Formats: sequence, C-alpha cells, structure tokens
Amino acid sequence: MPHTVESVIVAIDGPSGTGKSSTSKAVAAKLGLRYLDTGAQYRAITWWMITNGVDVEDAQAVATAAGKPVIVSGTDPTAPTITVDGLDASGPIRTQEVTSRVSAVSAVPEVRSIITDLQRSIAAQAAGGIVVEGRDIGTTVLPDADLKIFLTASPEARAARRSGELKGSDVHATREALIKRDAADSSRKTSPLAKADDAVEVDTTELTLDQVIECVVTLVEEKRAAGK
Ligand SMILES: Nc1ncnc2c1ncn2[C@@H]1O[C@H](COP(=O)(O)OP(=O)(O)O)[C@@H](O)[C@H]1O
Ligand SMILES: Nc1ccn([C@H]2C[C@H](O)[C@@H](COP(=O)(O)OP(=O)(O)O)O2)c(=O)n1
Repeated sequence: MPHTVESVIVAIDGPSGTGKSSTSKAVAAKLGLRYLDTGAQYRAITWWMITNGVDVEDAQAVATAAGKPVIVSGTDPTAPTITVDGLDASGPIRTQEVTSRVSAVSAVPEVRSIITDLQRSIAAQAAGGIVVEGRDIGTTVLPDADLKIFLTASPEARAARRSGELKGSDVHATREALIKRDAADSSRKTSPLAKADDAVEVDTTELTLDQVIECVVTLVEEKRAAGK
C-alpha cells in the first residue's frame, strides 16, 4: 500500500564516507521525519560480541549469540541514541576495534535477520515517516520505500572525509581500510551492499554536504507532490 503524503519512507544506502549519516540526519530534521542509522546497530552488536568474549571470526559462535543483546535506537535526527542492554553504546561503537570487526559480524545471516526485523519494526512505528540509512535498506530491509537514494564518492574523497574525522590518522591507511571494508560488505552472500534498481544514484565527490542535502530534500518533495 502506498504511504500517505505525511508518512514518507526514505532509504539511503552507499559505502562508507559517502555522506549517508550527515545527509540522512539533516534531511530528516528538515522534513520532520525520524532517523535510523542501521550501521550503528551492526556496530552495537559487534561491540557486544567483543565485550562478551565471542570470537567474531567464528560465524557459528556469533550466530548462537546474536539474539542475546538488546539493542535500542533513539530516532530523533537531532539527537540519535543507541543502547545495548541499557548501556549507552554511542562512543564505544566508533572505535577502530569495532570498525575493523563489524564486517565479519554483519555478514552472519542470523545477525542480519535479527537486525533487519528490528529495523522494519522501527520503520513501521515511525508514524510520520523516517529516513533509514545503511547498505541494504533499498534492496532488502525496506524494498517498498517511497524514495531510494544510493550515495557514491571516489575512494580518495571518502578517505579524506574519514581521516578529517579521525584526528592524526593517515589518509592512505584510511583509504585502504575503507576499500577492504567495501569489498567485504559488497561480496557477502546475505544482502550485500548494493544499489537497488529503482534507487537514484548521487555521486557526492564534487558536491558539498549542503548540496547533497538539498538534492535529497528536493527528491523527497517531488515524491510527495507526485503522491498528491
Ligand atoms: N559532500 C560532502 N563533502 C564534504 N564532506 C562531506 C560530504 N558529505 C559528508 N561529509 C563529511 O564526511 C564525513 C563522513 O560523512 P558521513 O555522513 O559519516 O558518511 P557515511 O555515513 O556515509 O559514512 C563527515 O565528517 C561529513 O561531515
Ligand atoms: N544496513 C547495513 C548497515 C551497515 N552494515 C555494516 C557494514 C558496515 O561496514 C558496518 C558499519 O556501517 P556504518 O554505516 O556505521 O559505517 P560507516 O560509518 O559508513 O563507516 O555495518 C550492514 O551490513 N548493513
């Protein structure tokens, strides 16, 4: 069933450093929508595995433990939150250790199935609509989204953006780590990073963040107008 004009669902996918989080938060805030960072959920389950002594390279062990952590995402775009078993996970999920292990954990089908169910229930509860960002939102999690965006940017631009965030980090090493993670995320069997056939691709390499936000806001408004 098509959503009402007020209840628009926007899926924003793409590799790391293309601007998904910054764009999604800003678009949601401007349009009065909720916001969900699905990468934060995969990071949260990875953090739980590490702190609970689960060998993240052992897919069977990860699958067995996948249902244990309770992950709760707060969807206010101006102050998104994430807790695991009631603990604030927003800091620990951004460490290098979690970043280097999240692809292995998120490739486990049991993990994807649990997190996908959680994402769908959050989207269903967002009465006024939501912007959901990730890797497989348009293809798998919300294939009926009203608007699908696939953000891209050159590896150089993405690495420069990421190393700008991580003080003192080397752009070359960041670029190599990004390319390795993209390859792992794109080649896994279960819902890999991919552009949905009906997604609008936006190359952000030469665009400012404000230009990307404006572009997505315009696309949402066009969808809303077309739905009237
Ligand atoms: N179009 C852009 N131009 C320059 N910097 C950008 C652009 N989009 C995002 N950034 C910056 O790049 C970094 C990564 O953006 P982020 O939104 O976290 O990307 P993603 O969620 O895709 O990994 C942030 O510091 C953000 O401010
Ligand atoms: N929908 C999603 C979102 C993220 N993931 C996995 C794959 C990604 O490498 C990690 C981390 O995602 P996140 O969006 O936080 O990564 P970046 O901030 O873009 O570097 O989670 C996924 O498998 N499916």
